[in-house]
Amino acid sequence: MKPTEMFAQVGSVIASVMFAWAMFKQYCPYKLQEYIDKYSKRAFTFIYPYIQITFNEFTGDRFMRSEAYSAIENYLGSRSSTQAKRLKADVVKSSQSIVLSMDDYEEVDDEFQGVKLKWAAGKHISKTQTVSYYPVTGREEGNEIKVRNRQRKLYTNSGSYWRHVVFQHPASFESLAMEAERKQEIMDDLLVFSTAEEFYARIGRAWKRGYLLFGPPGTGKSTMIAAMANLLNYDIYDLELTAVKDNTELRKLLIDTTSRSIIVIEDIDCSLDLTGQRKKKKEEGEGDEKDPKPKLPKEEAETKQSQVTLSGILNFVDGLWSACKGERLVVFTTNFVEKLDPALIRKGRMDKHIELSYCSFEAFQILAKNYLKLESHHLFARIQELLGETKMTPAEVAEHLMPKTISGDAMVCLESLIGGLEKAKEDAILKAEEEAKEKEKESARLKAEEEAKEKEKEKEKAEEKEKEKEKAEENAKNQVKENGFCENGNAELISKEKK
Ligand SMILES: Nc1ncnc2c1ncn2[C@@H]1O[C@H](COP(=O)(O)OP(=O)(O)OP(=O)(O)O)[C@@H](O)[C@H]1O
Ligand SMILES: [Mg+2]
Repeated sequence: MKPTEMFAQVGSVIASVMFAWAMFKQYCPYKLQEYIDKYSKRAFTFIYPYIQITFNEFTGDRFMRSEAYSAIENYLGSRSSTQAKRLKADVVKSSQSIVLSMDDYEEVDDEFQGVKLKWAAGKHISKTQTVSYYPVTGREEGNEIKVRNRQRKLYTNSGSYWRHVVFQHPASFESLAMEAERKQEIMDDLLVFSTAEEFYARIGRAWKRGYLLFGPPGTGKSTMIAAMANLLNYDIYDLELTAVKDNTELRKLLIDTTSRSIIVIEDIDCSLDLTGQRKKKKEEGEGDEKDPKPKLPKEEAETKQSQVTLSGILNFVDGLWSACKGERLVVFTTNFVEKLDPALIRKGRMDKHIELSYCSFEAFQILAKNYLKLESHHLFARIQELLGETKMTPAEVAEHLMPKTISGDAMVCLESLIGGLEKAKEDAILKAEEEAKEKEKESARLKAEEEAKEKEKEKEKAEEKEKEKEKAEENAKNQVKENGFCENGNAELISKEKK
């Protein structure tokens, strides 16, 4: 047979097989197809000596990126770069390092406890990328590499989903202006927590810890959260409660958070009227007479805002954690700790309460070192004195220490700070005087009001007395008149009888 004839025959055989297969697919009952598929795969395993496990890159109904997939990807990073011919590159950590991973359809050899294995990357028909590989290994190692290399993320909620950007805040505990002892205590607490998986498992508690950061605006609450994330290499989930529709959505969002993360609710006192909700309910029962406006029905009023309730938040802090594997920190911040419901911040929910306050001299020294590279200066003594006499937030102090000239003269900054502190001191004195005056005025006004009321009362009393007197006189007159009439009448009768 000539080669051309042979090719023609082979071609027609292939075409017939394909036609038969297409007809089979079209008309063969679905159940039968399933059986054929199943048994052909089983038959294949007799001649195919490997075990195959597939890890999908995206899992679940919400297409979250699989943690296992990224752990494997990180684990394979170094092996891929030496064995695979085609690699994918990702730039991390502010463009300082490149993470390499193998491209689709590449294979990498590996060995685990004497067992030979192959890692292969491929694309699934459903268009989701998969990594398939034989015996599993190095998950923990992969996680560790991931922690070292990975880009950390800052998540924010929009609807019931999280969106993220790369988290690159430069804050660190070293640069945080705070008393060294307190700073060390917080760092120790965080580090102990992050390595205490076994301890939490042993005592039967979910591996989580709550922090409450409170203090005036500009004292470093948000900065401290960034420093915490940088210290522990955690992601941040910045939860905007006002954008969460209800408790169900809140639950969904929290279940979607990954381990090694800090869940932050900033300004919890303003986020929702969490503190007022219990009181409000009570008032609703009693009926508010003072409010002249007609009340909206409860549901209607709540749909105007978020329906997340205090109990929803409490459940999230307590209950759901046990269902989520991995360590999590939850951090609340507030400017007004006294406004919060005690139930929200009791120990066990918020384990550690950290007050961030006005700038102390020790905190200033850290700022001076960071901003001006100054350990000491003859103006420090004056600054220390002024900081003892007046209140200024670290944010304001930092603003004075920002370079004022191109040469970055430290003296100019320190003088600016001294000027600012002196002004703050004067303002505080003036404010105190004004407040004292206002207080005096108020008490004088109250006294005058009291006196006027007293006078009014006395006047009313006097008028009442006058009225009573008049009434008594009237009564007396009437009495006299009646008596006189009778006497006259009798006299008339007597005179008639005589006649
Ligand atoms: N303790 C601090 N150490 C170093 N820098 C600080 C400190 N406090 C404030 N700053 C500086 O002031 C700026 C504002 O601070 P930050 O946003 O952390 O304050 P905050 O307490 O979160 O305020 P708010 O209550 O308004 O949210 C920061 O960018 C930082 O540069
Ligand atoms: Mg803040």
